[in-house]
Amino acid sequence: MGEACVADNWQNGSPKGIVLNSKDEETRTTIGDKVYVIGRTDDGSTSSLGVKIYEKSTRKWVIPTVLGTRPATCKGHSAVLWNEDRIMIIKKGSNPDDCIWFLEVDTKYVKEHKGNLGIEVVAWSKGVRGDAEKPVVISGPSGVGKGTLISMLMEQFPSMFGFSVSHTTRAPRGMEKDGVHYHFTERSVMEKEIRDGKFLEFAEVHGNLYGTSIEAVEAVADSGKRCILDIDVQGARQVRASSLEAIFIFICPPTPSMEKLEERLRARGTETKEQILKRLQNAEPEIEQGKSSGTFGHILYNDNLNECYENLKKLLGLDGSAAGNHKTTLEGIDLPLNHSVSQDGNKIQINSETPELGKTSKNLIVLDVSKLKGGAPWRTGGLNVNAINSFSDGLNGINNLS
Ligand SMILES: Nc1nc2c(ncn2[C@@H]2O[C@H](COP(=O)(O)OP(=O)(O)O)[C@@H](O)[C@H]2O)c(=O)[nH]1
Ligand SMILES: Nc1ncnc2c1ncn2[C@@H]1O[C@H](COP(=O)(O)OP(=O)(O)O)[C@@H](O)[C@H]1O
Repeated sequence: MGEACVADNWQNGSPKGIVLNSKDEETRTTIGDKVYVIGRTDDGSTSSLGVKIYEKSTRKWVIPTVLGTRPATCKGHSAVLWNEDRIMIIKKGSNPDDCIWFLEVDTKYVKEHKGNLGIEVVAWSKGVRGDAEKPVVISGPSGVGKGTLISMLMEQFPSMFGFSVSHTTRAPRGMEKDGVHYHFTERSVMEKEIRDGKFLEFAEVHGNLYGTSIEAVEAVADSGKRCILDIDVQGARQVRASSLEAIFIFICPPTPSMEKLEERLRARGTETKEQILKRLQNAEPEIEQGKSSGTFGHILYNDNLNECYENLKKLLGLDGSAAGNHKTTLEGIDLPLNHSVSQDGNKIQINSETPELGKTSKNLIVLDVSKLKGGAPWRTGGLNVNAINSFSDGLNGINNLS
């Protein structure tokens, strides 16, 4: 991780210094030729922070494609440039789980999307304390038992796991609900959304288009749960190549396998004969790729369902008795409503004062950003927070450290 430097105060001509804005104002952060202006959108109609870019050499404004969920507007914010590739936003008067955000402007994830789209791209990622649990990617041929295993996991640990609801152009099965099992969609609509950079990955599978939207993954992260993705091998490879750090598990049929898969698919009774045939034809190359591509860190054989489920739990560290009480380690950061921000290397200092029993309580929160992890399209974890309180009687300065 490189050195952090503070946002340029463009407005006042000061070369360095953090801009703390009052309501409706903007921060302006210069990186090379570009000035990133973050604040209310020009039309004032949206409830989220907007981004526009001023190119100094061409003297032109560019409105970038913005990936990810945007932070809601707030009573002002500070901007701190970090590692020359992202801008940390510290919001005033926000909830603990909504006060730190990162606008990625030149990270690997953003560069990938810039390459695909050929346009200016930025991406939002919410900042959290601690480490975000790694999402779990599960792949395997049709009928192998992915859906069954995922349902068992979600049933036993409802508060821990959240399912990433994919988009697909295939028709819903009898019991499937739109928005729960899949977002069932038109091909033309999904293709446009893919072009607009709304998907983390997508692939043509068994003659239909499937994909994971960034919003689907973020919805799970927002609920504080660990994300499970049921996607094919091509999709898993794309996720592996992205910045999303995940656990990749390939579920294999028992050997000899094809008969078992056919049996299971027939017994499931959700596909026509032709559809079953297509799935079985695709199964062999899929198993081959799953086992050999190096994408998957773990391979589980689903012969006996309960045994396979136990192995899956073991792999996810859920076989201990404390598993049911497991909580995600993600936490928000409780910042005072009004504060000022300064920076000392890897440490961002947030200062505030509150009157208390005739004295003034001075609060200093130190955010250590030296161990940031993850990033868009997932959370930015690894924020370390230390709070120091002191009291002043107004004459002697700080006199009581706690
Ligand atoms: N790449 C990708 N594959 C997906 C996604 N959602 C589902 N799939 C895969 O598409 C394939 C077909 O899924 P589905 O139609 O539900 O049939 P099933 O596998 O027979 O239950 C499976 O391999 C899924 O893992 C997605 O968002 N992206
Ligand atoms: N180990 C197993 N032994 C026998 N049947 C199984 C096993 N695992 C899953 N099944 C059954 O096989 C069918 C296909 O499983 P499913 O979870 O829908 O597969 P996938 O999601 O991988 O397509 C379902 O009817 C399920 O109940």
